[in-house]
Amino acid sequence: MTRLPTLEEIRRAPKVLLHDHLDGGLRPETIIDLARDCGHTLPTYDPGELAAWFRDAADSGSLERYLETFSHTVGVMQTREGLVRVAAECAEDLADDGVMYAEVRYAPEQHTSRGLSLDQVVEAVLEGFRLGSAGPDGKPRIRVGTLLTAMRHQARSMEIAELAVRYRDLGVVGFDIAGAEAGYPPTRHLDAFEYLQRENAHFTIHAGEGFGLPSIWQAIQWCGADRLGHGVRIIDDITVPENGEAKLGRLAAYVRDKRIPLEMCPTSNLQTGAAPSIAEHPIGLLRRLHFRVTVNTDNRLMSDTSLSQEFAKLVDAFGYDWDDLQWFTVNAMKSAFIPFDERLALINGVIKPGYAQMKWHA
Ligand SMILES: O=c1[nH]cnc2c1ncn2[C@@H]1O[C@H](CO)[C@@H](O)[C@H]1O
Ligand SMILES: [Zn+2]
Repeated sequence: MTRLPTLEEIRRAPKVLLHDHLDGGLRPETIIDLARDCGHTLPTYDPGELAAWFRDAADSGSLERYLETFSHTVGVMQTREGLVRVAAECAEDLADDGVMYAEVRYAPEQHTSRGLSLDQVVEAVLEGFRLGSAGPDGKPRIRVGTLLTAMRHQARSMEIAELAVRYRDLGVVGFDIAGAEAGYPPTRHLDAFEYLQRENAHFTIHAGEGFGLPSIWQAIQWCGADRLGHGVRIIDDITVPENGEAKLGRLAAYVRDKRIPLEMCPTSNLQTGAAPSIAEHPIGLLRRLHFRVTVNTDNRLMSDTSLSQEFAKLVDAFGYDWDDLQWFTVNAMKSAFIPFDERLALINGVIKPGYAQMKWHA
């Protein structure tokens, strides 16, 4: 039997990350520095204790309570300097983990409480990603695209969609909606999605995480989402009889037939109660059934994780080998919001040779 990939090896393999929140991935030391600068009160000022506080508070079993922890990250991301620093460190941390292409999202409307305009917020984050992506030789170590998120309980999605279109040639590659799902169906924001479709723009929607199939159905069939954030509850439309073949309902069949990418975030799903354990996470079944599954971090701080660690947990639970990890990575690259020729160049020029090398050494 061949040896399974180790965490150290996974760190060295080229990886693609489509679902990562900027305000869910701050370094604890940075939160403390920024909180001292702006007078924001934290539960503790010790970096180790603060990291543990975020992980434990997010381990709540409910999406709503999980989201409460963001008041301490969003609270310190209200100035240009703070946003530039957080974005630069995000790009550095992802590159250090071997991520070569990432789409990082955040909600501009949450960063204007100290007077920044939406445009100033977007420009600060783009500048941070530019600075943090550069290696010591000045060449980029990672490519970071931005997704602009609108909060689903608010009413600013049209404004944020227009912002995403305005900055689409400057590093913003798409749009998203996030926040508590139950009670806030995506169709509340239909005008924004219809506008984006008319503009030939790309968007993903958090759906099927804190709420079930109706949310996924609306996201795809009413709103026209290109991808699904999480989408784990799609398994409610699949039955697996003992010793029998899995049977897909019409919605699950549609998602698989149309190759709609699922941005799965295993550890985050355990914390919010969307899945009971990694071993029982729907990703195992969905991968077997050849849905277009991708692996993501969601919030590295709250989940105390990295993309390499998410992969390592899946290797541990499902026995995935380098072919599986390459499959997830190619799926993610195929599903990215950058142009087709650029995705193809990264698949053939970076991912395939990178995994061939990992397999050669295994
Ligand atoms: O898994 C999630 N589901 C829904 N909303 C989320 C999740 N993670 C983060 N956010 C929300 O997205 C905002 C912008 O980044 C965050 O402030 C948080 O409220
Ligand atoms: Zn998310």
